Amino acid sequence: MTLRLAITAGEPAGIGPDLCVQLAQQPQSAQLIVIADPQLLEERARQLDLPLTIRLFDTSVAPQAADAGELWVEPVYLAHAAEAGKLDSANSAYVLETLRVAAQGCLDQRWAGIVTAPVHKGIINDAGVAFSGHTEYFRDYAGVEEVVMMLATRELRVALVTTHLPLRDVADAITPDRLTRVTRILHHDLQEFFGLAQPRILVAGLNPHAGENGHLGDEEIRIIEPTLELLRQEGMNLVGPLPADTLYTPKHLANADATLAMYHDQGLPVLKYHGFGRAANITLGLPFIRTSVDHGTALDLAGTGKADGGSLQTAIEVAIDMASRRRGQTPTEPSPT
Ligand SMILES: NC(=O)c1ccc[n+]([C@@H]2O[C@H](COP(=O)([O-])OP(=O)(O)OC[C@H]3O[C@@H](n4cnc5c(N)ncnc54)[C@H](O)[C@@H]3O)[C@@H](O)[C@H]2O)c1
Ligand SMILES: N[C@H](C(=O)O)[C@H](O)COP(=O)(O)O
Repeated sequence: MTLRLAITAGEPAGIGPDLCVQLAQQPQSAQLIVIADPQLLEERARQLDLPLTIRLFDTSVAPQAADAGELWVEPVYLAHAAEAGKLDSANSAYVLETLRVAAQGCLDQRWAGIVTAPVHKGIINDAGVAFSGHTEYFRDYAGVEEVVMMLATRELRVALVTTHLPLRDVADAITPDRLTRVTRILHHDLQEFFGLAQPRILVAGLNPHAGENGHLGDEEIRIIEPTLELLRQEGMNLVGPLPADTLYTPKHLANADATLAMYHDQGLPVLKYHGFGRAANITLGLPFIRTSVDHGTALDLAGTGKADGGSLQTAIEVAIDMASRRRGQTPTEPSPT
């Protein structure tokens, strides 16, 4: 049966709507339902000079992929007409509503997963809503205690112990409890969704040179090493804590299935240097499948036709693979991640 996935179009002034219109230009193997304002998509298509026919989503019709030039749309309406490149906090409620509709549709089993185009965290906060990212939003909406952000290409997987928080707060957030929860989710989901029976995970230290035997910070000795030791007793194959600067070298990565970085900018610059534009962002630990692009709203490119849709396509392929595995099918093509 054709798989059904929701795609949220993200910040209306950003490149999300452009990427959805570009996506519609090729036939897709799944039924992709874009959650967005149909008029926004039509206007962006005109701006990009691309053909677009909107088909309103109807749950009573069996899942069917759209033809080239068509998009299935579940409408959510903007407060103000959006202008490419110009943020408007009046539209933040619209952006959040697209995420809510997507998440609720998963919980109601209207679709098998969500793929998100980028939102602008700053403008949502400017509208008076505390919002640190999709990852935390979906965690809270689903009512789970912990989720894990993992960005991945075909060659490299980078998961994070902490996500969107100020650097000043990172060390305090690295606790035995959090590290335990995150590592268990990572280990479990690598098995469930990526076909890795015994994943080998490289774990970074927090401090330079993994703390230099306690002379450059003691989180490795007090927290990371003892927690990893307990998790190894559960049967996990964990290596580390390793100095983060040399963890991402071919020698260490050669036999690794994933890496676990302590914080956002310890792991993600490596991943984005290696594979920006062909990586997916995957939220592990949710009761539903959620993948995303590896980039932001790129306001400078919205409406220009210069946005690269490679990451959105990767995120869709990864969601399809994950959904296939959940249905008990092995993907026919090797997963990009
Ligand atoms: N998945 C998400 O929702 C997500 C991911 C990352 C950043 N963001 C948000 O996006 C906003 C802007 O963030 P930023 O400026 O740090 O990063 P950005 O990814 O929007 O832009 C960084 C650079 O990459 C370029 N770029 C980004 N996507 C591109 C694409 N598809 N094709 C070609 N070039 C592309 C941009 O033009 C810019 O030069 C922030 O609010 C940030 O929080 C959202
Ligand atoms: N940390 C992500 C990145 O750098 O690509 C990005 O901010 C998106 O995060 P969410 O999926 O939580 O919005």
